[in-house]
Amino acid sequence: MTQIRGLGYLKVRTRDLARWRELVIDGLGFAEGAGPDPDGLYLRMDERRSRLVVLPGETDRVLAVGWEVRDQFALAAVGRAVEASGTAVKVLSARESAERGAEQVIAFDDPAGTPVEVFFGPVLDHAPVLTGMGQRFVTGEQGMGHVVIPSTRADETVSFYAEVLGFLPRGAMRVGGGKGPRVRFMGVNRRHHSLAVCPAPHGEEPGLVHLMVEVDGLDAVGRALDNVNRLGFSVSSTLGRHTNDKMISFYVRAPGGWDIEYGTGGLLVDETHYTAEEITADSYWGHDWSGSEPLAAFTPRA
Ligand SMILES: Cc1ccc(O)c(O)c1CC[C@@H]1C(=O)CC[C@]2(C)C(=O)CC[C@@H]12
Ligand SMILES: [Fe+2]
Repeated sequence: MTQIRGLGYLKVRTRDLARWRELVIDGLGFAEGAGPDPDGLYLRMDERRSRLVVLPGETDRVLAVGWEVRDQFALAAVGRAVEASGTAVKVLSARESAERGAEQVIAFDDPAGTPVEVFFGPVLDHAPVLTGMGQRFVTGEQGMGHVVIPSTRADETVSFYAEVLGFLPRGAMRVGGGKGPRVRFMGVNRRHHSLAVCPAPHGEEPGLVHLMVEVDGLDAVGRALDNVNRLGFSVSSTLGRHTNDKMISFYVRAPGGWDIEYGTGGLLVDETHYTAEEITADSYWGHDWSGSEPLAAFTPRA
């Protein structure tokens, strides 16, 4: 049994905070919150102080993928498991943890080089969450959404999440027209996947393939799609319906070279019956990727 309850937060750095703000607030209807860095962008989806943090800087990179555990005892157990696997764990100070809106945070890198944080005791903000389209983000017991991470060592990365952190395999799909390596989906709650590991050819600065957030209706997805088109963002994939988690979503390119997937209607997995299946198409319909700009994680730097 995993100690991890869900994806808790994501923190990124960008060279173009203004464009990020347009994307997530004007386009996708996140609610603006506040946090310790007066220049930072703190995005609310629910009663948490913030779920998505975007900080200004000289490079575009992922600063932390934050996973939530139940309490201090679960956090200690995760820390021991990661240490026992031979991965160095940093216990953040009370000040650093408070900056992240948690009572206690530990940090380490996964085998893909992703900066991972595990935390308990998220700080709440009880002010109403005024989203841009009046939509509700689907979080709660399903966590904030899912992330897909690129890895030059995909098998090792999957083993780490499964055997050290206790993530459950939730199926796979072969890329490259069904002949290439497998993207592997993994879950920690009833959301079909909270994490996927995508084989990548190059080891670049910590990046993502995408972050997925879910909303409570198709109208919000359609309105967000209208918004990002009107604002001139590159739509990496058209609207479509996935075969594994049954979600209807589109993908939009964020500054930094990876996507935000925005969807609705995700499947709720029942673990008493679930077995990990291999899908042979990413979607029943739609999800035309032909207009997608290359992902930063798949593009070697000059
Ligand atoms: C196949 C699939 C099921 C559920 C998801 O939430 C989901 O994001 C995907 C797509 C995974 C994957 C990706 O994100 C990067 C680009 C990929 C490799 C493709 O070109 C097809 C499948 C895509
Ligand atoms: Fe996804």
